[in-house]
Amino acid sequence: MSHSLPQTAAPEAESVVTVRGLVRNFGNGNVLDGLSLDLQPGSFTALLGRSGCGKSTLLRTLAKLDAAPPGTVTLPDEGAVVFQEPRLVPWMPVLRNVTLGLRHPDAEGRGLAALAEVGLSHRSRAWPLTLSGGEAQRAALARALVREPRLLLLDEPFAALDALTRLRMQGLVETLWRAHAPAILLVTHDVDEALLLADRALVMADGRIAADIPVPLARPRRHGDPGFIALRSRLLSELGIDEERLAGQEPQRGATDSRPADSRPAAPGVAVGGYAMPAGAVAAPSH
Ligand SMILES: Nc1ncnc2c1ncn2[C@@H]1O[C@H](COP(=O)(O)OP(=O)(O)OP(=O)(O)O)[C@@H](O)[C@H]1O
Repeated sequence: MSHSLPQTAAPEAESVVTVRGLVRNFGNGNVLDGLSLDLQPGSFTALLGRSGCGKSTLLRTLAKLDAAPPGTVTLPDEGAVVFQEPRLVPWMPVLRNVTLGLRHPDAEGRGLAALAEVGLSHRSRAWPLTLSGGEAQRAALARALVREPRLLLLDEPFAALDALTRLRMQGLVETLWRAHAPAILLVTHDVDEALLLADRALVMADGRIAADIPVPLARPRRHGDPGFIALRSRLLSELGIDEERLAGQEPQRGATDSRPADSRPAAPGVAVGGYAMPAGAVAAPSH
């Protein structure tokens, strides 16, 4: 593993996000320990790492939900975030949820356009509690989209969805990314998801970016392509996953697991193709 890798990407004038030496401590050691990061406009980056390594802590800072020490983080004004749970206000119809807080003379028109883009026009007047899990996440995506963000943060947005809905949502996010070109930072536990969607995969460890791996694969991407397989091996290795043990335990490719993520076997924080890793496939922590 490349723990000695330098912190990620040299600064570029055009970065939409710049983080320098970010430290975050909750009283029990540094969760973020001098982390540095640059994201370029329109880039699609996946962020992986063991459970508890600080991915969501970083994301919360980039979402301006947690304050950062002065001078450590530069962010665009236009940012949006989608979480694992859709976080819709239950007493407001879908369209109102999408336009909530939007200052625009034609907020409703823009909200309807965003709902159309995610295929949810017919549910604009529905109450959030009547939506399916996938519909609710699409509404959350529309709420993010309507703000035309330069930075879109996705914190495991597909993790609670069944396998088929997850695939559809991944396709939708890729389509929206192509159409609107925000810089996307996707936190995921799923190595295949990272490689299907992102052009760059970051692995967090020890409170920093421990590996910064370009994903120069043509789209649409396929699991079986040699380049995909090679990058998958590299990422698993960076994450400390024993691929040989994994090969004996992973479900057959193409099978679907319709159970929600939280009912699958306990995982140490990494999955492949939507499947949680069996604990035995994970090497002893070396971070
Ligand atoms: N508000 C908080 N107060 C105290 N500790 C916190 C707080 N937020 C996060 N932590 C701790 O910081 C560490 C990193 O948490 P974080 O949620 O960022 O990890 P993660 O990589 O996103 O994990 P997972 O993949 O399991 O979601 C954990 O040990 C967590 O308990």
